Amino acid sequence: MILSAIIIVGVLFLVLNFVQCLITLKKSKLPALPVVLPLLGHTHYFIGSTHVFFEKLKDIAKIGSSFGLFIGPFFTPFLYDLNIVPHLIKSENHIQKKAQQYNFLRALGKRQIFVETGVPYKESKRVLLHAVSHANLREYFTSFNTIAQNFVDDLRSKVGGGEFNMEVELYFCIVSVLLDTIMGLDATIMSRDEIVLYAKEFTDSITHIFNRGFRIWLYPDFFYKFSSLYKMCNKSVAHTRKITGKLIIKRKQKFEAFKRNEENTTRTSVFIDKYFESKKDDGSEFSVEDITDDVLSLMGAGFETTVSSLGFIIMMLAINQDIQEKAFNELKEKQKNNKRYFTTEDLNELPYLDQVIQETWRLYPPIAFMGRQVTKDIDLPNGGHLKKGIDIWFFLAMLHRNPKYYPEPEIFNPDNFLPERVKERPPEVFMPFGFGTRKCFGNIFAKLVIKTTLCHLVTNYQFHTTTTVKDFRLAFEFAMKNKIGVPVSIKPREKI
Ligand code: HEM
Repeated sequence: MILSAIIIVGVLFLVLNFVQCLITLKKSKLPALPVVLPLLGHTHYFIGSTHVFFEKLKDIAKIGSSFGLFIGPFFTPFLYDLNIVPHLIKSENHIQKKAQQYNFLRALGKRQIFVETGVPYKESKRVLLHAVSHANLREYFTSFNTIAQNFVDDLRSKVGGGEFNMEVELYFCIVSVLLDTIMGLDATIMSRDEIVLYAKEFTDSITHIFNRGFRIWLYPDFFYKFSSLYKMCNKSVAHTRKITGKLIIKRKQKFEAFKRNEENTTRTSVFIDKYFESKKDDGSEFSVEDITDDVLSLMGAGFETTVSSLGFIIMMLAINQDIQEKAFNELKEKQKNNKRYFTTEDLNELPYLDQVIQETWRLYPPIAFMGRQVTKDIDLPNGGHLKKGIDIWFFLAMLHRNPKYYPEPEIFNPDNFLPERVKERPPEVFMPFGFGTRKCFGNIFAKLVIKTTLCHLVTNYQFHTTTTVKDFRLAFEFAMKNKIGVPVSIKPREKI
């Protein structure tokens, strides 16, 4: 009797939910794929890897306008056309909250900048904006240059050895830059092997968190806590937090000794010093736990995105030898190919390299989708209506392929970023760092790290690959990935 009642209530719930979703879809006036299953939605279309998911979404997007999908029972518009996106960006205050899947990032720690709103967000943002302000960015250049130079030296062992996957070296380079600039990497705490392990545990944590997003049945915390994914994720996060906490305590001791003039240091400042100098809104100090949360948010936001960018840029240079030569010649002409230290002024004189970076972000935006929650009903220019409570996803990879503004959208062409071409376009067709108040605030920092690293790599080596763009296996994970890695061979450049 009780069982029958539970089954009847369950079925009724499913039917109601299904009908409600269909009504929401109809009201949005967005096209949707056929065959929506109760509870499963369109999930059956995407069975397979993250590569399959990305390719299928790109295929669906060929219909040329934004569309709706059911992720499980949740109606979710994917938006990428200029009839709708600029309108939503203007209504930004109705979509300030992040999509529900972002909450899974809280597995890294309670306070996650990416997801947070209200006081904790404002406190962290205030400190971090100071850390990445123009005045402070110069302080990190020694780190960018030293680590990139070490990277170049380490690569010498690969010369003449044929093609290898450069992804591993890129991970090591970028985790070192981030650990050093964010926390003042302390060689007495971390050896090279420990840095590699830290990077691995951290990326494992992110992968586990991301994988939860693909398992709709693990969305409720109750079920998730019984899963093996939860256990694996906790293990990786615990390791990462332990090392992060140790580095923070060590840096704090150094910072205090420095303030008391007990320690001489040539190192002016790192990101987390700003936490030691600041107070929270209630006047209390930031605890090691608070700072650990923020450091992991920054690592989450900055690590894979920067590795992804550099990986795709190197592949683009290796595939397009003429473009690589042009970038090299620009460095040579400006007499910068025998340098071991690049300054902000040097970087400003390399417009072609900038174009190469931007064109790579156009085709391979490290964040291919951005999710928001609708917090107030929105009327759309197509006469449709988005209901409060649903999640929407901006499909950046498709916004960047608008054929009206990029006549050959799939072709890598840095001339798309000549200043006169950029002026002709609406800003929404290129926004690798997002938009509005929740735009990436590590963007200038990221550009400088990437550009400095490239200057060192391009002046020292010529990159080759036997791979073509057709071999790429793009996957939507936390950051855009190429499942084939970064298969290149390198040849040293002669210095003039
Ligand atoms: C090429 C590298 C990077 C790209 C393409 C990138 C892109 C983005 C995008 C698209 C967002 C918005 C995501 C969303 O709202 O859904 C974002 C947010 C953010 N990024 Fe980046 N990012 C990069 C590197 C970095 C770095 C190096 C840092 C810091 C060291 C950083 C810190 C952040 C933070 C804290 C947020 C959250 C901002 C907020 O919600 O208010 N990012 N990033």
